[in-house]
Amino acid sequence: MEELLEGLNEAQQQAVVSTEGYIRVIAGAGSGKTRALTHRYAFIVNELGIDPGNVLSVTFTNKASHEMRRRVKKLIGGEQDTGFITTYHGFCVRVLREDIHRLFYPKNFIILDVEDQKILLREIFEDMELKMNDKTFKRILDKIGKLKGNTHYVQQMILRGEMPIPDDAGDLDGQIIQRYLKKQKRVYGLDFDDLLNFVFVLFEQYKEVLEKWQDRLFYIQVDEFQDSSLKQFELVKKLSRKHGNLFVVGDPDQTIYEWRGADPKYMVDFDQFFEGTETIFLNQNYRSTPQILSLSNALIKNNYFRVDKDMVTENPGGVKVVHYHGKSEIEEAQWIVKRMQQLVENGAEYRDIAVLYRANYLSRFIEQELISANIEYTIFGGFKFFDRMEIKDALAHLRMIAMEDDLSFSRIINVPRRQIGKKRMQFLRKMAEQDGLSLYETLKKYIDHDRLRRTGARSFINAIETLKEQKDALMVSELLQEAMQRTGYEAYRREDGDQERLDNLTELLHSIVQYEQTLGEEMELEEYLQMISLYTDDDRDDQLNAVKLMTIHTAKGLEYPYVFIVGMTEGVMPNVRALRERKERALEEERRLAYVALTRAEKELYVTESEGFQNGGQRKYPSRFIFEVEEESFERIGEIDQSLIEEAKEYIRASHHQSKSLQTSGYNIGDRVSHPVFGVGTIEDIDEKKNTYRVFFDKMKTPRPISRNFKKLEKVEE
Ligand SMILES: Nc1ncnc2c1ncn2[C@@H]1O[C@H](COP(=O)(O)OP(=O)(O)OP(=O)(O)O)[C@@H](O)[C@H]1O
Repeated sequence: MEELLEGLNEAQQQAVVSTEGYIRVIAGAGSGKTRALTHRYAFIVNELGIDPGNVLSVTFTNKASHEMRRRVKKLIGGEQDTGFITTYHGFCVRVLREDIHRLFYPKNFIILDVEDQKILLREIFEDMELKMNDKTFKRILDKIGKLKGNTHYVQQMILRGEMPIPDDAGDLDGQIIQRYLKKQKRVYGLDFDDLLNFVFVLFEQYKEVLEKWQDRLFYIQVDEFQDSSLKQFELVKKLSRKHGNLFVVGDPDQTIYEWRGADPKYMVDFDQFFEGTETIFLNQNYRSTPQILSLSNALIKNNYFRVDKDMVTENPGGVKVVHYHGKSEIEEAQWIVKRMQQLVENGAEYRDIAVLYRANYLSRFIEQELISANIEYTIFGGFKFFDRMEIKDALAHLRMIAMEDDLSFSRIINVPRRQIGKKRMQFLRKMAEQDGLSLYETLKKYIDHDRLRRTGARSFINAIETLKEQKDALMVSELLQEAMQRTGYEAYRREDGDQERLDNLTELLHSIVQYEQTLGEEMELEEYLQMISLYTDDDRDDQLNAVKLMTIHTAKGLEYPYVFIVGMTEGVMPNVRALRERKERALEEERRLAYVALTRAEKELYVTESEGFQNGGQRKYPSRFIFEVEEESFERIGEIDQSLIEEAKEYIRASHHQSKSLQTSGYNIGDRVSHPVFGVGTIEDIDEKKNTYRVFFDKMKTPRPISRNFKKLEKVEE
């Protein structure tokens, strides 16, 4: 017990021992919430004697859950199953694995990522003989995303047997979408939206399944709760209903996913959802110097929609935060790299330095300078390890062994070459459709057919069949090695001679071994595959002594001794497109994003920008966020003309007026509103382009578009 409370302040200790009831921890940046959460988890297991299988701990990313598992293991010992330290999606996979058969899906359903979705779409476009391009794909995927905003469509997918396409599928897009769902069903594939939706449907239709999980999960804790969406909130609300132990931690000032459906209101109004909520504040910052912290506090104070909470720190004083202004982008990059070299000369390591930016493209000018200075760097998040060709190939082999699904089959059947090109694939697809079999089954059935006899099909089948027999006896990591050898994939990659691809394969193997070790229980192949499909981030260890480059979104939750926030230009940050689309709300979210960036720094913080022109030809000005804090908070480096400052301020004032005059009421879909003439109704949709709400008024037959600027539309609380 002592051990668990050691090194924690009073408020953290209170959080650790508060295990019963509904508890909300509002924790500022760098206040040690991860530490508190980890210790609380260990407290429940070690001091209350609760099995980890009865504790759900939800994190925002896979990376975070990995890290938490690692830390928890240190406190509770290595042998315990920590599979319930996971993301929302990871949890849904666990639920579905147990009971998805009730919805006529097999337990080894596959998880589709964006690339898989595109493959399915491409096939549909080919079948329908339609022209395809990235734009149409994106449009359709967006529409599919919208359709999956609620769970209605699930009913159609879970009918027993093949999914029927209704006659009134609608316009062309509608037909494509129906075919898409059908194909999805055929491969038993679920995308990220489906995971949550299927769980909801399962819980609704089978109360005993919901009850089972409610029974099982005595304690639920959620990290980064400020970025939970309505569905995610509903999920933990449902799950915690029986035992009533829900513990959430978050910082409303760090909500940066509103554009994707996150809503800080579940955090802010938590006490209204759950009577008797206890609130704990963590406001001591352990991360940053007083200079960094007071600048961050000063910036976020400009937000209107927030609960005021100043962070304090007892850390010793450091140096002032630097604002660097360059005459050009090149100058900006050169100055940054030079400063990095100075830091290193004075004892810092390159791995202690991070460069943060608002958008991916901004890494380029820094990269160029780092390359010419011969400084090693890595890009976090931007480049996705699990999206690389060889990694996808390798995983497709495993998926093939476990599920024999068509997607994996198509991916690897001809890699290495087995003389099964387009024509033979078409033949296989046709026969598969006709016989109602999977592609692999079809291949086996027609292996002696003239068209397949002289191909490498037989050796492929032999390899897969042997691997299937070995599946249960081998660990996943061993099975992967076997698969790479038996199918000839590894030899093929060796011949290809691309060392980086080989290194990546080794790295994959390494990550599986690690996964096997941290999970602490035997892992089934199917389970591994489902978990790994959820990985969208580069999740590898940080062993290189390299500077780290990443977007601010990726930097969430991380900390570095020296931080450079680059490209702090008006229009980039705040982002002009976001402002155009979502006005004042977006401005506040952009400011929170800046706040997240500033609060990543421990010792020294640099905010940089430069003159020149933006893509659209617009002149570059320093970001308004730089002017929003007191002049004395910064040490200014680089000459900046007074006239440029005046011009910038004028520009910001003008755009501010514009956004103010367009300021909208900011209601959300699902809100109930009242109108002086039409009465009360529900907002069904928002048309960003036309700047209108589509409101379905209770007493009318069809919805009405109402301007978002219409002042007399008022929200009603029911
Ligand atoms: N009681 C404590 N005493 C000393 N150091 C602490 C204490 N609690 C946390 N820390 C340290 O403070 C830093 C910030 O902690 P942590 O990463 O848990 O913060 P956080 O609240 O999750 O931050 P953010 O929301 O900004 O990502 C870490 O380096 C952590 O080790």
